[in-house]
Amino acid sequence: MTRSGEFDWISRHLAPLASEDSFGLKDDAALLAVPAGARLCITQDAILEGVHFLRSDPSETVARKALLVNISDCIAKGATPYAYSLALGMPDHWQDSDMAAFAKGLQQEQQEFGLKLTGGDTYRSPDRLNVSVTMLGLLTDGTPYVSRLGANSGDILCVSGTIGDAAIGLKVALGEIKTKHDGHFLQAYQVPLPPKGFEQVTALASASMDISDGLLGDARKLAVASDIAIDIDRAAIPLSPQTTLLVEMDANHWETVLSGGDDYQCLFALAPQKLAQARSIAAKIDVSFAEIGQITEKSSQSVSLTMDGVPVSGERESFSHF
Ligand SMILES: Nc1ncnc2c1ncn2[C@@H]1O[C@H](COP(=O)(O)OP(=O)(O)OP(=O)(O)O)[C@@H](O)[C@H]1O
Ligand SMILES: Cc1ncc(C[n+]2csc(CCOP(=O)(O)O)c2C)c(N)n1
Ligand SMILES: [Mg+2]
Repeated sequence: MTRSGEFDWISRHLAPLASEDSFGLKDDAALLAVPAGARLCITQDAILEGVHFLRSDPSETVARKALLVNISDCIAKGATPYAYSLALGMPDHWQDSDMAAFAKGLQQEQQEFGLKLTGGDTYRSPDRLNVSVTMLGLLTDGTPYVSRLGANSGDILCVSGTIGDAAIGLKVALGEIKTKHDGHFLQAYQVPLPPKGFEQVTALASASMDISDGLLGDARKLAVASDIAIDIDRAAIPLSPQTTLLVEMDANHWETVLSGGDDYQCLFALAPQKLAQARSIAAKIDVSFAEIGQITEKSSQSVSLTMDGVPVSGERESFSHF
């Protein structure tokens, strides 16, 4: 296998993915037009080999994951993923086939979410692949931006999709556990699928965020940011059939499910009077969400996060880099 240079990589693999606003990636920057009255939501998440994905993960799924972890942020904020720029630290061990597979992964999610590539940067990262994406989400005229700061007492805590599959998938990938559904879990880890179109639902929320570090830890972040108390009903947490089977066999897996992270689903607070509308939109776009907890005013007695009425201990409730 041969290895082409940086400019060949850009012109062969990236230029076909770029929009007309990017001058075929032959210029220094891009000029992005936005519909009149629209606002842009800007988010950035980077993924690094050995930290967010494994060297054994295919280049194609790494590219998809780099986009998906940013797409989930846009969706959680009520914004429609629109365009992105890509900073890629390319490792010395990459071959042409890796470049082609990576570009194919980008193309797949671009097509799925109607995204355009505006440009980026490519540099040498001798030992390991490093991918950073800055994503712009479009908030059309009148669409609110939904922060994590606005949850109110009386809101219902909700979560989209299912929780825990990706964190179990990491354990499978590391050979720490063996399950009957290894393929399902590995897929959830390598290609976490945020709820497509769900920005129409999160736009109704009083607060919203994506779950990257783990359900409990991220619920606490939401509680702290909104200065409210959250009680989670563990039995209401939506699990896939595969995860349900696993925790039934061994309840120790709950810890991974609740605090392992990598879910990239939306965690949001909904006023009860918005529930029917949210349910109707979710049904139309065929995305599920579950009501998993109550939000109450914080008092001097209450702590910010409980599960089934019991305070959640701060340690091991979420992934932490440091
Ligand atoms: N290096 C940085 N420079 C500027 N702002 C940063 C930097 N790192 C994080 N932030 C900002 O801090 C806030 C929290 O970011 P953080 O990455 O901790 O959370 P997150 O993106 O919600 O979670 P995750 O990264 O797990 O998806 C965001 O507003 C982010 O833009
Ligand atoms: C090899 C490997 N080890 C551990 C993990 C778990 N992990 C890493 S970062 C992160 C939170 C989101 O990242 P960030 O906060 O940087 O956006 C999680 C849950 C993984 N995905 N791959
Ligand atoms: Mg981040």
